[in-house]
Amino acid sequence: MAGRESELSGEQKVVDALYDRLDALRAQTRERLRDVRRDGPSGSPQNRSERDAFATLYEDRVAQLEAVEDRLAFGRLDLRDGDRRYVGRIGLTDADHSTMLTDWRAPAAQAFYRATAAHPDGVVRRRHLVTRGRSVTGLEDEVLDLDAIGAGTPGGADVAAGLTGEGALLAALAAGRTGRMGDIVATIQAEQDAIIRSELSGALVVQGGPGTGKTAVALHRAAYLLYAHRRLLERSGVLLVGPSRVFLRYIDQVLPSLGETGVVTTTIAELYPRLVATGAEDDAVAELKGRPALAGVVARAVRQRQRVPARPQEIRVEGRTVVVTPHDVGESIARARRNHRPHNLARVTFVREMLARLGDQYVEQLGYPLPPDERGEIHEELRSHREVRIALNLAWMPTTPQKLLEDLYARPARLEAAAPELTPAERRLLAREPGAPWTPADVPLLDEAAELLGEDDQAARAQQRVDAENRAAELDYARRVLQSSGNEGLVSAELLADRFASGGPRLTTAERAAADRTWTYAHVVVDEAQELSPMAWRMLLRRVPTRSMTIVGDVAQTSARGGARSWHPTLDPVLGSSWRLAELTVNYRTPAAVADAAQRVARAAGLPVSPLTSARDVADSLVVDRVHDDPALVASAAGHAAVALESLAGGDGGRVAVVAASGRVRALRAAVESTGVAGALGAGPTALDAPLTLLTPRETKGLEFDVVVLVEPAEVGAGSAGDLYVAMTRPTQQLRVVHHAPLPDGFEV
Ligand SMILES: Nc1ncnc2c1ncn2[C@@H]1O[C@H](COP(=O)(O)OP(=O)(O)OP(=O)(O)O)[C@@H](O)[C@H]1O
Repeated sequence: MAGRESELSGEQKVVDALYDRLDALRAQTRERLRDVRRDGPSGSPQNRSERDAFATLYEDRVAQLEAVEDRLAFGRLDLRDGDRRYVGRIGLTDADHSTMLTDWRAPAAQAFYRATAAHPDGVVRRRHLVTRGRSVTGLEDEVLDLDAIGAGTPGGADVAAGLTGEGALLAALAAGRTGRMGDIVATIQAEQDAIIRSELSGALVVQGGPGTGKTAVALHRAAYLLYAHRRLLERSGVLLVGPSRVFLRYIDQVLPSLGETGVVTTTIAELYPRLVATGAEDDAVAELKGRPALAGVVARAVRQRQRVPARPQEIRVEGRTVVVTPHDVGESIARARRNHRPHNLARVTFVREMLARLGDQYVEQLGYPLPPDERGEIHEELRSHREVRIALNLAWMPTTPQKLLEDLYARPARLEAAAPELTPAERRLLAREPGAPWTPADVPLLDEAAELLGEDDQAARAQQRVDAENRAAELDYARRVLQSSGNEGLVSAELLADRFASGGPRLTTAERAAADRTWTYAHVVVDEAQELSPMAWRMLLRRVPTRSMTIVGDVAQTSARGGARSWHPTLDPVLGSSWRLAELTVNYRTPAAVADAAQRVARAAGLPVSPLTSARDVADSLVVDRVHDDPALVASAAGHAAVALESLAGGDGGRVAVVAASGRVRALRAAVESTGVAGALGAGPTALDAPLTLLTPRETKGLEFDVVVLVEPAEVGAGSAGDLYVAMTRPTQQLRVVHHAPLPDGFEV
């Protein structure tokens, strides 16, 4: 024991020194920030933008240093060569530039996650530091090389089979949930680490059963990639796509706790800038809109806005007659199409061509040759002539994505012409009044249309040319500023140049990216990727031409009718053979008894269930309560929620979810509100902050709770077997099942 005490106090000294250094850096950065701000808004514009850039730089650094307070250091590696290396949230060096703490993402920290007794990688001992606040409260050692360390070394312990830092891991898994996901940086397991550090290029697909850490791994990978490839990723940014706003809020603390704040997070429904897709529709309609054939339908709808008239049209212009002929229109359309530009932009070519032809007719009637510089005036005359304008518009109608889609849904004849491959019944499914709210499944179709229609980007392109010329000068200047101010390494010259360049309120890369439909990201992370329709994949891939992606999901948990049941048929058409698969197999969330029951039910329903081994079991984790009739279900579920809340309140708190098919939610809410736990019930986007939440199975996707009360599983499973699998695998401590109908096949052994 004395040995352990002295080990603890030795580690406390190290940790104290690390926090002292952190405090000193914070004070230093704040002071620099104060100095910059004190200078006030004077000086030349150049000086001002330089000062703003440094202010932002210091603000970001202060925020990063604040974010790493909790568990600043969590590991130690004792190396064969006698070196000792501390691993933590960020890298720290002392005043002499010697390393005090190694960033968990640095190559020097990799052994902390990967070394095993079979492959010690130069490590003789791995130590997990357990801290509370700034105090070291425990140590856990794994001796990887007994020969090197010598028998009888204090603190020596067995290497846990398979799991790294088992004590620290199990403590993390058993902790009460807060409604927000935490980082796993202290206990990343070897199979997860291999995925986190996998190379940047290409698409990496991570398939794994529920609770295998896919979301955690995807977020840590984003942080790792930003660290390892900062120059490349910082400028174009990283996009993270999740299934819902509630989910994005659930995970939104993980990246900041890893020192990263610049990732753009969104859902497919929000990926089209300035459009809010809040409409709801049947699964069947959403599935239809997600089919790959819809790309062809949109393309045809666009082409049908380019129309050759059936008859010639005579138009009187300034006492002369010009004729808009089918032949001229046909040739002008063909010519405009040849330059392969989007519809609204190619229209410029079409109009120019038609004006030239109509101009020729006009000049011929003059009876004398016209000097070339006067031709322009005639073209202008024709262009501004009302009837000519109408005729040209009818032949090549400029339009917006919204208008195109609205017309397609509202006009059966248009839809039939554009979508002959759909059956009349399918086309009827798409019918909708103009002005109806957009739905999430409309978003990829609008994006498809925007791509084919294009915006009038002449002004934007002129601006781009000017920007490109200024850019080289700015970069050069930023490099020199960084060198002379000793800030090299804190920020890239590219980023600083961006900040110098942007006048007015500064937009971050994330903000600029989120506002621009044509923005392309350096890396895209997709969570719950099994839900994406083929059309959603097309939209997403437009955002990442390099195909550098992390795609995580579980094809057994698919809810969407048009979602993936297997990765090959989903990804091969959009990614070809350029993707690689990694699998996660250990379930860190759900107690073994619950996970086993969920897997049996999923298999009985024919779902493509991945192999899953549970990291732990919990006593009494599965409670089944059969009620005597259907109306008793809601009252009983409310009672179970109350019991669960009470038992969690006796411990270190936690979260309870009541999960039921959507038809029961209203009655359940009333039942809960009539009990003593009504005050615990949350609602809306911040529902997870409250101790108790009421959700449909689909809404629980990606989330987790200490206790889940599941109402009538057979009913949930009849809606979607994937939804039932999701709902059953949400609890970290206990699943309470309340049912009247027979339990689904496979539930009982
Ligand atoms: N190495 C780890 N150390 C500590 N906790 C972990 C580890 N890996 C995963 N977890 C925890 O396990 C739980 C499940 O992780 P996560 O939500 O990432 O799984 P998932 O595979 O995305 O699940 P699902 O597919 O069911 O949504 C989380 O609480 C996560 O923090």
